[in-house]
Amino acid sequence: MKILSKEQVYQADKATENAENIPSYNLMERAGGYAFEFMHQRLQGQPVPVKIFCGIGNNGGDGLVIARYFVEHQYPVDVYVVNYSDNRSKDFLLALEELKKVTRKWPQVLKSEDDLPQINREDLVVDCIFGIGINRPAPKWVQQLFVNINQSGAYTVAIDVPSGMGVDVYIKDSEVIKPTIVLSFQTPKLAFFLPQSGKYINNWTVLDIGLDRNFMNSVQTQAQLIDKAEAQQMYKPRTKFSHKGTYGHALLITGSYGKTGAAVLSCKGALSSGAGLVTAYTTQHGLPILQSSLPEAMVLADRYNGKYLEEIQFDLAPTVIGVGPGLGTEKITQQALKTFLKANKIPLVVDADALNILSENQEFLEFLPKYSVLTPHPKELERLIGTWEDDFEKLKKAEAFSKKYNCVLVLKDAHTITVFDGKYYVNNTGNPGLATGGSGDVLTGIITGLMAQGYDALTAAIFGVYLHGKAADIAINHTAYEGLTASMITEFLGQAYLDLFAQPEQKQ
Ligand SMILES: NC(=O)C1=CN([C@@H]2O[C@H](COP(=O)(O)OP(=O)(O)OC[C@H]3O[C@@H](n4cnc5c(N)ncnc54)[C@H](O)[C@@H]3O)[C@@H](O)[C@H]2O)[C@H](O)CC1
Ligand SMILES: [K+]
Repeated sequence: MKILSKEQVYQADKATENAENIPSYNLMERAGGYAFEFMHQRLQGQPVPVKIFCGIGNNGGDGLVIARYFVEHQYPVDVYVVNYSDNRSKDFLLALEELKKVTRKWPQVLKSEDDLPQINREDLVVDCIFGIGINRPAPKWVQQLFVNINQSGAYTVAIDVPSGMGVDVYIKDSEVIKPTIVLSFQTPKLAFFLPQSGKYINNWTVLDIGLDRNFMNSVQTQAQLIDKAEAQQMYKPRTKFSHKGTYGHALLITGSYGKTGAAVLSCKGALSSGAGLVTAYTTQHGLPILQSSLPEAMVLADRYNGKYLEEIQFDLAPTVIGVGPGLGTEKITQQALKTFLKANKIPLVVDADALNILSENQEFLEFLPKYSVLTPHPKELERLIGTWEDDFEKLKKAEAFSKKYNCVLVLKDAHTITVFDGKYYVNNTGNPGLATGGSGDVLTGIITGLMAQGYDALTAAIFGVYLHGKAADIAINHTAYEGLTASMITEFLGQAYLDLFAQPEQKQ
C-alpha cells in the first residue's frame, strides 16, 4: 500500500476536486461521513456520551461534519472548538454552518486551560484537533488537553492522525494524543511506523474516501507498506523439473566460541527459506555442534583452533554469502574479514558483528559488492551512520548511506524499513515476540537463503523481512509473545509461505 506524504495528500485532494469538478468541502463531507459510519456501525445507537474536539483547520472541519451526523442520529454529543488560532479554514466555516442547521447547542469554544472540560472514562472522545497540517508544537494549553484526554482512559478515536503528531516531520517536545484507534484517510502515514511516534499507535485503519483513482494509481510515493498483497507479488513459484542446484547455495560465515548458536540459527533460517544447499563456515569447535544439530547443513571450518575465526578462505563458489552473526569483533577476525572482503565478488548479506567491524573500519565499506544487504538493528545502525535527531533524519541518513555504498539497508525495528534507491519499504508483519536473542540471526539466514534462490537483493530483503515477521505472527498463536524463540521462527516459516496464498475461511 502506498504511503503518501503530506504534500501528496493535498495533491490527491486537488486532483479529485478537478477530476470530479467538486468543491473541496465535498471531500470533507465524505471524510467526515465515512468516519462517522465507522463509529456508528460499532455503537449501533447506544447512548454513549460523545465528546468531539475540533481544531480550526480542516481536521477540525471533519470533526464538525462528524458532529452533525452524531446529532442527526441522536447521540448525546458535546462539541468543542479548540481555538488555538483565529484562522479558521474556509471549509471549517462551511461545516460549522451545516452543524448549526441541525442543532441549537452550538460548539463550546475553548481558549485556555480554564475552559477545558471534564473528560470521563465512559466518554467516547473524537480527536479532530490537528490533522496532517500540524507543523510545530501545539500551544501549551492545547497540549494540556491532549494530556487530559490521554489520562481520562476514554476510548479515543483520532481522525486522520493523532493530534500533535507530525506525519513527515517529528514535532519535538510536544504531547501527542494516544488514541485507541486512528481512522486515517486514504493512506496510512509514515509516522505511524516509526518508533518515536508509532509507539502511540495501537491500532489504525485506513478509510477509503474515494480520492481520484488515476492520481492514486500513478503517484510515486517514497514509502510503501509491505503487506500480504505486496509479498504475494514477490513470491517465485517452484518449477517441477527443478533440483537443489536450482535453488542456490548459501554460505553463512558465522559463529565463535560460545556463539555457535548464531551459526545454527542463521543456517536454519536459510534452509527453511528454501535454499538448495547451505554451508556454514565457522570455527573448528563449532563444526561438530553444527553437524549434530543441523544435519541438513554442510560445515567448513578455518584452519586454526581458536575461539574466533582467524581466516575466511574456502574452496567453494556459493551463490550468496551471509556474514556476521556471532563472529565477535576480535582484531584477528577483523583482519580475516578485511582480507575476505577485499577478494570477494559474491553477493553479500552483512549482519551483526560484521556490521560492527565495518563501523569500526569504515574504509572496509568500499569493498562491499554492489547491492549488498546490510541488516542493522538500531544500535548497529547508529555505529554505522552516526546519531540522528529524530526518526525522519535517521531515514534520510540511511538513504544517503545506501546511495553512497549502493547497498540495501534493512533497518530492523518493530516495523522494519528496507531502504534502497531513495525508497522506503515498511514492513507490516512481526510482533514483540521477535524481541528475543537469535531472531536477527534467523533473518540473516532467510535473506541469504532467498538470494540463493534467485531473488534479487532488494526483493530478498523485503520479502525475507515479511516472511520472518509473518512466521512469528503465526507462531504466537501457539506460544504467546513470551514463549516465542528464534528457532520457532524457522519452524513456522513454511506456514508463512502457505499463508501467502491461503484462502480466507468460508462462512458456513
Ligand atoms: N484527503 C484527505 O485526507 C482529506 C483530509 N481532510 C482533513 O484535512 C486535514 C488537514 O487539514 P489542514 O487544514 O491542512 O490542517 P490541520 O487541520 O491539521 O491544521 C490546521 C492548521 O493549523 C495550523 N497549525 C499547524 N500547527 C499549529 C500549531 N502548533 N499551532 C497553531 N496552529 C498550527 C496550520 O496552519 C494548519 O493549516 C487532514 O488531516 C484531514 O483531517 C479534508 O477534510 C478532506 C480531504
Ligand atoms: K486528529
